Amino acid sequence: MDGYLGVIVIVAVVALLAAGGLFLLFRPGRKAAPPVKPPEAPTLPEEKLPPGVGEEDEGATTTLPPPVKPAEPVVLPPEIEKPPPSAGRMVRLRSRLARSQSAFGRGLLELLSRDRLDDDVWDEIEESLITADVGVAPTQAMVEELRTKVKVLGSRTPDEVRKLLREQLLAQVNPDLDRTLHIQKHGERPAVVLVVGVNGTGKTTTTGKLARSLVGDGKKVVLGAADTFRAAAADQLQTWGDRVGADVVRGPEGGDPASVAFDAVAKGMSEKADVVIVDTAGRLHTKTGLMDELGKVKRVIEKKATVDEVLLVLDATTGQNGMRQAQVFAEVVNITGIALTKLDGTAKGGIVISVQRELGVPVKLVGLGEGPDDLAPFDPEVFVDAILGD
Ligand SMILES: Nc1nc2c(ncn2[C@@H]2O[C@H](COP(=O)(O)OP(=O)(O)OP(=O)(O)O)[C@@H](O)[C@H]2O)c(=O)[nH]1
Repeated sequence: MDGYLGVIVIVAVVALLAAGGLFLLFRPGRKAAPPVKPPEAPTLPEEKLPPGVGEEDEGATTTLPPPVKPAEPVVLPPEIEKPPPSAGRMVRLRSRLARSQSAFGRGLLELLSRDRLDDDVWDEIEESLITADVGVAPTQAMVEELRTKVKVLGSRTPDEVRKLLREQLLAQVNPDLDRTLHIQKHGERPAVVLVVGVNGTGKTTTTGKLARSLVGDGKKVVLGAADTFRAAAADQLQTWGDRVGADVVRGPEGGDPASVAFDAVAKGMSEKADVVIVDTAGRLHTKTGLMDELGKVKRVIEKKATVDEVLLVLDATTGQNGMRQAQVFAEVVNITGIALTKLDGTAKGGIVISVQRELGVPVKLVGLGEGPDDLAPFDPEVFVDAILGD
């Protein structure tokens, strides 16, 4: 009996303990088990810092390295170029002329070398000269002279024909014309060159090239961007000026060209420049408009200086159209010289002869390419020899 009682007591004790355990386990408000602690990151061996950095001395604050300032971009002044002098440029550029003009010369030499020069051949010679833009009157004069000389010669060697043609072409180009640019200073006062012509003829480019060539000849140049109708023209001129260290005076877009011209001359005087070159706007809107504009520019310059050279820029590739434009300018302003551009891009080199004859003004400069130094003082003999392709 006692054995049974003992078993009953043990079972009762076990049941009580189990009930207590269950209560403890499920009692209300029991907190969830704490999250599992992530494993600690492995510690790296301590980095050795330079002395003084990161050390915490008593009473001292942490010294951080000064922030590194990004380096300022270095703006170098534009490099000033040293252009070559203008002398001998036409000889250097002769191959360009020969390339564009020699077909015309070769054609003439071939025709004049024929055994029999009948009327048909003379007509062909005449046509060839007209096609090269020599102009009607100079063509007739040349053909007449050639006919007489050929008759005197009788049979002709190739050298004789060449000599004959050279003489005739040279006579028409007229080597005796004074082609010097009027760019001499007047005491302290700079010379003033006014550049006129229709936009698109290469006027601004020619102004820039001329400035370059004068700098190459040792002159101090100031440029006036009086073509205020075309903002790009002033920018273009600025670039030309910057390259050779010539000051460029410009005004607001659409501003008064005469005022820019005046300021340019004033700058030229204060800077003791040798030459001031003023690029004008050549809007052929109406003849009176053009006359007013260029007349005012000239008058205003003359309050301070004299206009020594008025250069008309003419595009050789525009033929008779270009000639008509030239005539309008000649009626409006007293042109003293012609800058004939793009002569490398046309076989119509005869325009040298016709434009001089029509306007009574010498070709002083020729453009023979797009490069910055492709503007040359005009040399009649080099020109004729390039045509004849010697
Ligand atoms: N092949 C050749 N190109 C030339 C010559 N002169 C100027 N040019 C080029 O002709 C292009 C057109 O020039 P234009 O349209 O007349 O421009 P621009 O020189 O600003 O003239 P404007 O309009 O009068 O200010 C440019 O790329 C020039 O470099 C030249 O003698 N030969």
